[in-house]
Amino acid sequence: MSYRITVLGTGYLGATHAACMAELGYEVLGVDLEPAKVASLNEGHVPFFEPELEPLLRKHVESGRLRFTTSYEEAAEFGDVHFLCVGTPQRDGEYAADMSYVDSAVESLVPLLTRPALIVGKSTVPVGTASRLSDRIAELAPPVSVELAWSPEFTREGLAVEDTLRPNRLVFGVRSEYAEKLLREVFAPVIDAGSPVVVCDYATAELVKVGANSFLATKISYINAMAELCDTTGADVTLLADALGHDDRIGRQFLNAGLGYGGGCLPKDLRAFMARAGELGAEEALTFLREVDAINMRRRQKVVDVTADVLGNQWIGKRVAVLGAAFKPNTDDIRDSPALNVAGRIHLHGAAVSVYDPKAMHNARRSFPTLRYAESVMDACQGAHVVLHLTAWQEFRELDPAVLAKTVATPNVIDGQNCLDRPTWRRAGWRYRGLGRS
Ligand SMILES: NC(=O)C1=CN([C@@H]2O[C@H](COP(=O)(O)OP(=O)(O)OC[C@H]3O[C@@H](n4cnc5c(N)ncnc54)[C@H](O)[C@@H]3O)[C@@H](O)[C@H]2O)C=CC1
Ligand SMILES: O=C(O)[C@H]1O[C@H](OP(=O)(O)OP(=O)(O)OC[C@H]2O[C@@H](n3ccc(=O)[nH]c3=O)[C@H](O)[C@@H]2O)[C@H](O)[C@@H](O)[C@@H]1O
Repeated sequence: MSYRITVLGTGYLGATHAACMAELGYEVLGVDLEPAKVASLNEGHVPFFEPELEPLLRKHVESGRLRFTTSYEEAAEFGDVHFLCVGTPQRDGEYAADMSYVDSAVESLVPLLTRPALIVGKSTVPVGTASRLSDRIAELAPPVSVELAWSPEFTREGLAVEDTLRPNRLVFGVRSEYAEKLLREVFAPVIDAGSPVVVCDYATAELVKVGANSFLATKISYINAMAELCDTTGADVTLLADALGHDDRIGRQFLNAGLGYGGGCLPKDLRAFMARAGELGAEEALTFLREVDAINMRRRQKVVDVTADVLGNQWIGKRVAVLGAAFKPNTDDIRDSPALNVAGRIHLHGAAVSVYDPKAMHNARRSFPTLRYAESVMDACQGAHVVLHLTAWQEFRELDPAVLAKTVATPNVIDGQNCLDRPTWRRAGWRYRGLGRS
């Protein structure tokens, strides 16, 4: 059966989801409140960097299968299935998630519906949200049957197209067989290709999502706690992670110690989860996540401390090259970027900081306008007293340290991602410092 699909909110998640739904063969209408974003997407141009997305989006915009609008009237008239992909950022000065975008999308859509519809939540939300929204939909009393399902999204930025088309699982939080059947039909090409489906209630679906992100964050903080011990004992955290990871029950993924996690999801989801547990009177169950967060935030200060040590505790008159601004490689996303956080702290100490990133310069300039931005790695490193490797882009991993050594004032490198080839850098004359591997 061919459904017409809308995607409400066309940021990192929604734009990718819209293009991938078109790839699965559906007619898709993306809705966003930002006219400039909508105009750009309608021209086949993705207003952010996500590998593989732009050609896919352009193909379907050109074929007429995919278009974008700012109009909820159009969306209500067009869609059978409406995917909610708006943001749920951390509220200013609080741990809890800001639910105003999700609420407003539902309030805008539901009263306008004139054809039966399934609304499918994909945004990451506090447990209990789907139930609350379902009640609200009933209160809004649309003239047609409108149901809600919750199907959280697990895509990673940088791999979003692959993850959306071939997810490692689909989770359908539903209240009726009708909703399950419809979702199974919509995702039939994905299910037929082998992705497993977990069908459950709303609360379980919501908890799977925050549970997954909290688990990943915990794994990273665990190895970073080990890095702290490695620093005090002279052990090597990378070898430790390799050895731990050989145990299939543990696994090597997400055991890379370094600067810690950042981004638009892990940090805020962990905090929103703790806030929600508190509201539910279950705060105690998640107190360990406070420590996960605290370990993670210590990583940023650790890099500043190691830099101070390398510079002999002299900031004034010192040049610091920062390689990386994105929160991780293969994205231009700088939300809660550990690299920019470190760059900002060092700048405040009075050193001259020069930042370079292959894709995130535009976003970084907008959010941290007082930092200096370089045109290239060489430009950033010109006359530097220390080079900080803070985002693990392939371009940085492939640098020739012998060439770079000729550009800097003093060959000091701090590998915040523990992935430069230490022997090669040392052979080229660099004083190399990793994190948890001295
Ligand atoms: N970025 C990612 O890879 C993933 C994100 N998520 C979750 O998906 C949600 C969205 O995240 P991102 O796409 O990263 O955020 P984003 O900030 O990039 O995109 C949100 C979009 O929603 C639009 N918007 C806000 N209110 C709207 C409304 N009432 N109607 C229509 N559009 C509206 C904004 O203009 C923006 O374009 C969050 O809950 C996030 O936690 C989940 C998995 C992966
Ligand atoms: O909810 C979300 O939005 C998404 O959040 C994360 O995806 P993402 O934020 O794109 O990035 P990750 O690849 O998970 O990396 C997160 C952070 O952890 C860091 N990290 C990752 C792995 C590791 O071993 N060590 C480590 O420090 C990365 O550098 C990055 O800063 C999850 O991996 C996705 O499954 C989820 O859908």
